[in-house]
Amino acid sequence: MSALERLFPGNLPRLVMFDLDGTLVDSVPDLAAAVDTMLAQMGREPAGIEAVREWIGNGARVLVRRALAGSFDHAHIDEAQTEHALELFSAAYAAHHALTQVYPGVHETLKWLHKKRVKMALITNKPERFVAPLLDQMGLGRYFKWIIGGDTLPQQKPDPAALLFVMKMAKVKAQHALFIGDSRSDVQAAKAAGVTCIALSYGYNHGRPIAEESPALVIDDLRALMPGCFDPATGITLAHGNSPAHRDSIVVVTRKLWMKVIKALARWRWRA
Ligand SMILES: O=C(O)COP(=O)(O)O
Ligand SMILES: [Mg+2]
Repeated sequence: MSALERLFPGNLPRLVMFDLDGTLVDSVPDLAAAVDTMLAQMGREPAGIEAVREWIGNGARVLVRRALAGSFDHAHIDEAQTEHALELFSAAYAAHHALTQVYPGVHETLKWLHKKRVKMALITNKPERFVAPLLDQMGLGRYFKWIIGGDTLPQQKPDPAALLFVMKMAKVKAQHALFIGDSRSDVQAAKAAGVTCIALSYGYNHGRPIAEESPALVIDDLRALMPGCFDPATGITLAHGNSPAHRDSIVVVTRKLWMKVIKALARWRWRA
């Protein structure tokens, strides 16, 4: 059984909407580098990767404000300083995407969903201009028909506006849609849109376990979406390729049969 078979018995969802940072890509090294460049240019001490990991999730402006505050709470940071810092951060981040990596299993799962003709969208709080170049660099761009950045609409997650907008464009009702993310903004946006939410355990939820937000399911690997890769009894994701269902899948059995036929033919030709 897969996570999808458990949550959508009998039918795959028609639309899957994905978060980006902490869900599809581990972008914290590049975001932290850009934050530290910005802080250095302002004559400040670096924040470091662990602090930045906890501050990601509410878009670049809030990340910059948290970095200026040196804490999660940024209420006292003024607007003029934010604007200046945001410009420095954006220039540094635009120049640096070299450390970002796609999480294991993402390529194969998106490819599988694409083959199954499931519509896919990307909804991130990252500013829009960074999103398409990053997706292309990671080889993920071709999968998403709709891409919504943190500044594409007036609202960003946890507001459900982007999810409702994409569902309308895709002509898919909430009960046939799924949102997959890593942080409380994702789970809250999905709940407000009436959409089932699966959360990844490895992302950035401000240092808290994402299970606290009660998504429909928490998985450790995106491959849990594919058949034979998820054990509903234990909630454990089985490594793709090692699961019994995968070993005995029709594709594997057919391939083994063909290999036998080819070998038999080769032996027969050699004897003749
Ligand atoms: O830019 C951020 O703060 C997080 O982006 P995300 O919505 O893709 O996780
Ligand atoms: Mg995220």
